[in-house]
Amino acid sequence: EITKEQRTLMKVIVDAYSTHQIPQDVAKKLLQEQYSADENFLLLTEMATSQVQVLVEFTKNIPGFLSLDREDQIALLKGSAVEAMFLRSAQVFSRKMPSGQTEVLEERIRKSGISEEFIIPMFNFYKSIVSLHMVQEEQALLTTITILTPDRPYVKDQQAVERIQETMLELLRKLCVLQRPQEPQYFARLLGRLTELRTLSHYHAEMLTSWRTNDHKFTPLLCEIWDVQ
Ligand SMILES: O=C(O)c1ccc2nc(N3C[C@H]4CCC[C@@H](C3)[C@@H]4OCc3c(-c4c(Cl)cccc4Cl)noc3C3CC3)sc2c1
Repeated sequence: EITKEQRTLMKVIVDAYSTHQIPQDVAKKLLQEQYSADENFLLLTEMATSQVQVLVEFTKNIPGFLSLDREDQIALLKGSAVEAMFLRSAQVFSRKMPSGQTEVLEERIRKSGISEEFIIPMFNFYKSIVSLHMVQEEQALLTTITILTPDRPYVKDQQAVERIQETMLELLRKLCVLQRPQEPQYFARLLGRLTELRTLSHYHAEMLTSWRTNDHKFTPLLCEIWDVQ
């Protein structure tokens, strides 16, 4: 059964998740700006930068995160940013935007200088997330669990991270059992997505390198979070 404090924890996380979103004027640009590989890259850069800011604000609201060692907080954010952004943007593909933003976003990603070998696993992942039909509680918790992965590079006190992550895993497990009594494997399937995210994270590092060799510029925030330039 879900305890009272688990319900409170759930509410804090879901409220933070729904509060911190990409500003609509940024998201709307998807539909407005010109189409060219360079324009698409610039727009994706702007959106990724905005998404990182949203991610940092969300992370600060995860109960217990701010009590971690400061350097570990940075290490967790840097290590999970790409994965959290994949999860977050997967929701865009899940909710079939009325204004066709989904198709436009897909088109701009496909035409932004990313090589086909990364595009295929990327959109397979998006499809696999959409097919899970996650509710917002599951999306918010799965993103939280990804951020609180103890074995990111340079994390010193992995135990402290593990303790918070375990609380979130237990809550997500209970939620899955309650939401989908007829699908006992659903919780395991959600966690399986996190494994796929790690693979995408490696592909992403190569995407960055290939963009850089084609002299693409990133914003200071993206350079900092992804250790580029
Ligand atoms: O809430 C909405 O309405 C909404 C609409 C569109 C939208 N697009 C979003 N994106 C677009 C892009 C794809 C998903 C993650 C990033 C944010 C953004 O990342 C682009 C990106 C990525 C990236 C890609 Cl292409 C796919 C998945 C994850 C990442 Cl980080 N890597 O580098 C870059 C920049 C070019 C430097 S969030 C969002 C919210």
